[in-house]
Amino acid sequence: MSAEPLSKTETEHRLESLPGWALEGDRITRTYRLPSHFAAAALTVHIAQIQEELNHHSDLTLGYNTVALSVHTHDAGGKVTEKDLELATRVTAAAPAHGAE
Ligand SMILES: C[C@H](O)[C@H](O)[C@H]1CNC2=NC(N)=NC(=O)C2=N1
Repeated sequence: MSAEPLSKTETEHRLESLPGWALEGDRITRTYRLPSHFAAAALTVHIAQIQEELNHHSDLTLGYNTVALSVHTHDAGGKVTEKDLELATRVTAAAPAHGAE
């Protein structure tokens, strides 16, 4: 998968298909709200599994009942690449089963 930086325009266009995700500076971000702290912790572990599978890792923050992700590609100078969008796509698919909004 390409680790070439994507333009701001292209990134914003691709995020239209990823509800709740946003471009903040050179990172894509998303905060999920969960029905409980334990559900948030479980989603965090699931995301960690996905990140290990992809070998692509976000800054992942567990709150009381929230999980926040912030990610860009270090190997591309801290810019957004297809790898970040792939991670966002996988997490977007996994989150609803945890009761995430
Ligand atoms: C050596 C290892 O494959 C690399 O450091 C991987 C690990 N996880 C990563 N995560 C992110 N967000 N960007 C990277 O460039 C990256 N590279």
